[in-house]
Amino acid sequence: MATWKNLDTLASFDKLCSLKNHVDIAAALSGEEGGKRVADYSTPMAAGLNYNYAAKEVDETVLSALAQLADEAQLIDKFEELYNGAVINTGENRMVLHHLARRQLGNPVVVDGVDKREFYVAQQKKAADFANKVHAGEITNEAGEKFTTVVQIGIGGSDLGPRALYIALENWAKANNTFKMEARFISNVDPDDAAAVLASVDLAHSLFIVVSKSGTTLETLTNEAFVKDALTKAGLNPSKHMLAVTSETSPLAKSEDYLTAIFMDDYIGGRYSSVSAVGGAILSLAFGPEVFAQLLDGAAAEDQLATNRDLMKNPDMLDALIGIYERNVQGYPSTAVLPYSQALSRFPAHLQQCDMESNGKTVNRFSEPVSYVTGPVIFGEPGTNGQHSFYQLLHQGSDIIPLQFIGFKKSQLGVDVDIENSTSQQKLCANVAAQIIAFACGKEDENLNKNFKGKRPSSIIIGDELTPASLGALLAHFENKIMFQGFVWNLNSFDQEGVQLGKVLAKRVLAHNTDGALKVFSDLLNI
Ligand SMILES: O=P(O)(O)OC[C@H]1O[C@](O)(CO)[C@@H](O)[C@@H]1O
Repeated sequence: MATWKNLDTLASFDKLCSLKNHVDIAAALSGEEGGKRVADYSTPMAAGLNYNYAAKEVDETVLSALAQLADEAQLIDKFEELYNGAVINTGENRMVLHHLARRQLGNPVVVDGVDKREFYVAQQKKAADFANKVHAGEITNEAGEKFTTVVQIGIGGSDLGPRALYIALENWAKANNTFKMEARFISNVDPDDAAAVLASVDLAHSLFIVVSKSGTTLETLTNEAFVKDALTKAGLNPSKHMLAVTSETSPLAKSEDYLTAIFMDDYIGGRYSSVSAVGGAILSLAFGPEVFAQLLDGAAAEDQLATNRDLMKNPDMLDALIGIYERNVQGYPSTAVLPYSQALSRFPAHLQQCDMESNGKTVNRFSEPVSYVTGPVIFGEPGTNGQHSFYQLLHQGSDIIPLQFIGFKKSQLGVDVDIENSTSQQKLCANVAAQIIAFACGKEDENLNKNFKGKRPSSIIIGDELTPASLGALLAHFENKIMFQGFVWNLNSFDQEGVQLGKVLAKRVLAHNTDGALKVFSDLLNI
């Protein structure tokens, strides 16, 4: 069994700390040697992606120290224990099984006589069969007409991942003739969210998926009631328009009010659940089950790479450890995720939850305080839009913020125009290449207002095209990166106690059970 220790008790961490400011990336990227470095500092990911870290502040010495840290922290042993069913989520006393939703990575995991891989596959099949019947017109509205739109009602992990993946593949599916149904999402308890979505869809031809693992989330239950009210007012029977994705033990599972219920379980955390029925139902309805299966295959292939003990052949662990060096040695507070792909416009928002809900913690997995910094602030927007927004601070601001670029050689739709000797896709890619060098190397100017200090590290994941498989690989890469970082920090990355207090206080406000400052704020907001 692996031993769980705080980062600052590891000898290899001391070694790493002695390498602060060890590499000058501007120098490392200059001249012919710089070109060689760009070609060499790259490791293959699944589905044709490549992780390039030439513009990160690492060299052979830092990489070797990171490999020692990976060994001493027993990162691969811990991953093996995780996918073989150890209770890694100590806070909730649960296993962590989202990898099993894509492939059997290790030994069978059996709970109460149920093989969990078989359970996840059975639920995927249930979602696929349901989707196929909707597409074939075997499941219709009460008038016998086909459903044309699917609306997901859920929040947090029951919204962000599925929404990001849907947006990522919408154009690809249209270009590849696999687009089946328009999807929409209702998440916020702000009534304007549900009202606007409902006003934009044809209710009579809309299916609603209520997605909540717990079946108790205030926003989701409120929005479900909101939608039921709208359906009833339109003379439609809500139970003929709704299905549920939930856990078998949740209150939703007991309801008769749905066309069907598809299950997940407590061993897949909300923010890791897009590969379960939480994402599977809506993506299978929108694009067909085969597309969802391709996404799972891409994720499974990336997971396989994440089992490699050789750091240089394990892009997920390498990315994680470079992030540890940046956070705990270089002292950088934040990380920006910058996809040069409009299709990935909601991917940073998904990673915000995935990363910050997982590693935004100050006690270790034994509930003891840690005395080092943990998860960075994650934010991002697609390029080139971000360049005209917050890049000023990234280039010349007082904090150095490491950057994670993502770029593709080809667009999804393939519709483009040549203006001034380059296509729009070439302009997009030219910008990301330029930004990497601008951030790393900077530019001297006597006028300090125009001076760029450089030394701002970045990595880039490069692929041919954003497809279901490469999207699955990308998703798994970041999930695994977050997992490895949680292991290094000795955190439990799989619970989220920090979200509870606000929920409890909101209930008190709604029950008018407040005093002091909370009462005054409640009065100011007219509750
Ligand atoms: O799927 P559920 O149980 O409705 O939970 C939704 C989200 O709420 C959270 O618990 C945070 O409040 C997330 O972790 C989760 O993804």
